[in-house]
Amino acid sequence: MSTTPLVSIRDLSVEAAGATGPLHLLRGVDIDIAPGRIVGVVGESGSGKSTLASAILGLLASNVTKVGGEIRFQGLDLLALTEPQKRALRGDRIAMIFQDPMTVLNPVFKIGTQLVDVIRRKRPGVSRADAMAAAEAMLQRVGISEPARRLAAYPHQMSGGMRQRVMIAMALLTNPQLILADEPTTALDATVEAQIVEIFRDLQRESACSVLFISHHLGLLSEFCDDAIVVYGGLVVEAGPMAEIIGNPRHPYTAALLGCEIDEGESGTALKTIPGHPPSPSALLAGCAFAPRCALVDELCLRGPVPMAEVGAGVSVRCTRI
Ligand SMILES: Nc1ncnc2c1ncn2[C@@H]1O[C@H](COP(=O)(O)OP(=O)(O)OP(=O)(O)O)[C@@H](O)[C@H]1O
Repeated sequence: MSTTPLVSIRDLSVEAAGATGPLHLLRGVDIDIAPGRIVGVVGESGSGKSTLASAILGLLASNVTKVGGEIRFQGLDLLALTEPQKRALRGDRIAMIFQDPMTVLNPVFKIGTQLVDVIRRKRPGVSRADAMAAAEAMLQRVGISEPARRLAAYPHQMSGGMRQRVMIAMALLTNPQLILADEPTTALDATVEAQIVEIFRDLQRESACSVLFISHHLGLLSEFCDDAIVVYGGLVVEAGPMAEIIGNPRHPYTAALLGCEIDEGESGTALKTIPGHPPSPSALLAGCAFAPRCALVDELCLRGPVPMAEVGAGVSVRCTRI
């Protein structure tokens, strides 16, 4: 596939000031997001997933001291934008969905009022009646029953799952080219999570916009993502079409993540974890970041940084055994 990427990230590194020295939050990340593709970013807690989303949104924390490399969005150099330019991009061409809907919803306004505001920001000339009709149709689309009645409700009158859908409706109403979704189903029970996944499945079928969906749960992502990006210790360690990543994981870390999923399915208990811990962002990596936890480690893994290598079928892997 040779379409021009919607987002092209090259050698992105993010460093923050820590109590005892620099923290390497991202260490030379390369990612392409093609138009209309749903891309799952997976990795354990602390691997750098949210930092990646924040870098794209231009919302990095104030203690970030260095950002290197390049993030291009439709050819636009995102790291060179001014604050007002970044604000204009967010909520217009780039939408965000978070774990907690109340970061986006205003508790003192009715849902209908908030959705109409979003629509009018995008289409200033639209009448209130038309905007209300569009808001109702969008609530219907994200699976909210009795959408006309819900327009008159306040956020606190809705369940957590319903508020999450309203936030997704808000994102979709801006008609964005990219949606960044950071663990939007983590706080929800399995049934509601499955319903939210269904909305993303519809988006995948429509290919209306690209989505970068962050999760620590590879099995969940495999249900609706076209592509997968596996991050570990601030590095991308494997990337490619989801079917390939799930069907034939080449990196031992990807295989370990997948092993956790299989165990979960068999035992029906909470997600199994990989023994050991990811590297601290303060660590300087001498060799492969996963080496201390890898059952297949050998002397070559510790010799120096391991580059990404293309292995065919659209897959790239950062492993000495490839
Ligand atoms: N501004 C910051 N200052 C210091 N450390 C940070 C900062 N932002 C992130 N970190 C640390 O960098 C690492 C990566 O954080 P990040 O939130 O990107 O990971 P994540 O993969 O999204 O984790 P989670 O799944 O828990 O949200 C973590 O160890 C985190 O504690």
